Parts: sequence; structure tokens; C-alpha cells
Amino acid sequence: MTINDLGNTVTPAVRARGLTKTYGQGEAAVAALAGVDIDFAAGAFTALMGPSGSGKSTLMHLLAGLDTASRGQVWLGDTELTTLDDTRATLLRRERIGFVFQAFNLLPMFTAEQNITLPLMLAGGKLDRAWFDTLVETLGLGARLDHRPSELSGGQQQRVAIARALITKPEVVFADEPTGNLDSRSGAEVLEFLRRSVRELGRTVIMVTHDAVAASYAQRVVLIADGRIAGEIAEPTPESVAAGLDALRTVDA
Ligand SMILES: Nc1ncnc2c1ncn2[C@@H]1O[C@H](COP(=O)(O)OP(=O)(O)OP(=O)(O)O)[C@@H](O)[C@H]1O
Repeated sequence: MTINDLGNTVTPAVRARGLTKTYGQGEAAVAALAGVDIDFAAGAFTALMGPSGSGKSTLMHLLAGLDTASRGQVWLGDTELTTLDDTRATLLRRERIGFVFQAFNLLPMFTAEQNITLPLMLAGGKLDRAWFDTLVETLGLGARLDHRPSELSGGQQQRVAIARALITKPEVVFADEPTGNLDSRSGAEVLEFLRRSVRELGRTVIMVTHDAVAASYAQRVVLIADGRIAGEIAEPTPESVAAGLDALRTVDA
């Protein structure tokens, strides 16, 4: 539990305790995560950063129920993920989590609109037209809904992918290097839209990135090194993030 500014207790959107992941066994064992305790507040935009191999992807996969922990616990709201079997974890991801990947993963034969509403077809949910319209407007996709992915720029495709991730009103959206395939202008646009979906639409976003500028769009940066939480930066700027990463390298050396 966390206490908010009004003194009320609020359940974090995502919470991990003692989260540990070891790959391999015996002498070949690699501790990808070595006991992570962390809370992600609802309605916040958080970036996960750290050197290559520090455990960011492993942490994200465990938080999203895409992989199983060796030890420790993860909760999505009040639901403990770490005790769910595969079927329940799949259902929970479909209904309560959104994903945005570096590769946009849109279906080429579908229009932008069909791609956005696809998760509802899969989950059997009803389209909330007002929410769809809000997303399309917030993401600036109004003129593109009939276009197929091949007729859209990379930035537009990623905006469609964000709308697709948000259409089911998930409790949390995980974004894995969402600007990794974009030039800096389209990347900035996509980050601005992610930020707006948090500020204006009240969503919760957790983003893995290597890019200090991308991380500065978040409200909080969590630094990871050697499978552990190595620090945090509140209200990050590109400079404070770069300094935080430099400090990690100095500790490593
Ligand atoms: N399937 C696997 N089998 C064995 N080792 C793995 C596996 N996946 C990850 N690892 C190891 O776990 C550690 C953490 O990897 P992880 O991919 O989480 O790091 P990362 O911070 O996301 O790296 P990058 O920024 O390069 O994507 C690394 O040492 C990696 O080699």
C-alpha cells in the first residue's frame, strides 16, 4: 500500500516484492533479477532504464505476466500474477494489460481502425465508441483510419499500436523501446502521445528505453543495474537521466 497526498491508501497499479529470475543452473546460472521490490503508482508514466543486460526486459516480462519468476511476487492491482496458471495469465493480459513493442506488430491486411479494435474482437468486448473517438483524437489518427499499415509512416503506425493497446482500457500499458524504430521527430511525437494518454486519459504506462531523452517524457525513471534497483530519478530531464546512467557506469567500473 501507498499513502497518497490526501492521506488515503491507494493500491499501486503494479507491485513486485523479492522478484528474482535465474536463468540456467549450477555454474552456468545467470541471476537476471536479484530480488526487486518496486511499486508503480496508477496514473503515472514510469521509464525503466539501465545498461544492456541489467535486467530491464526480464523485469518487464515478469511484471506483465509474460514469464514466470524464480522467486518473489507480482501484483496487478489486487491480483497476484505469480500464482496464476498460463491460461489465467493469458486472460489477464488480454483483459487488463496493454502492450506496445518496438516493432509495431500491426496486421498488414487490416485498416488502422480494424487494427485498433482487434483486441476487443479477441477478448469479445464491446466497442466503447466514445473511448475509441477520444483515442483517435488524442493520437491524431482521424484522417488515417481507413489506411493500411503500409500506407502509414512509422510514427503513425506506432500511434495506431498505442491506440490498440489502450482500446480495452487496460490497467497498465507496457511499452518496450516504443521509439526504437522511429526517427527522432516521430519518436518525440509518439512519446508526447504516451504522455498525453497518462496526463489526459489517466492511463498507467511503464516503458523500457535506452534513450535518456525518451525517458525524460516520463514522470519517474527507475534505474536498474545487475538485476537490482539502482536508483530513481523524479521529474527527469535528459541531463539528469544521463547523469544517473553515468553514475551507474562509474559504480560498475
Ligand atoms: N532466456 C535467457 N536465457 C539465459 N540468460 C538470459 C535469458 N534472457 C536474459 N538472460 C540474461 O539475463 C540478464 C538480463 O537480461 P535482460 O534481457 O533482462 O537485460 P536488458 O537490460 O533488457 O538488456 P538489453 O538492454 O540489452 O535489452 C542478461 O545477463 C541476459 O544475458
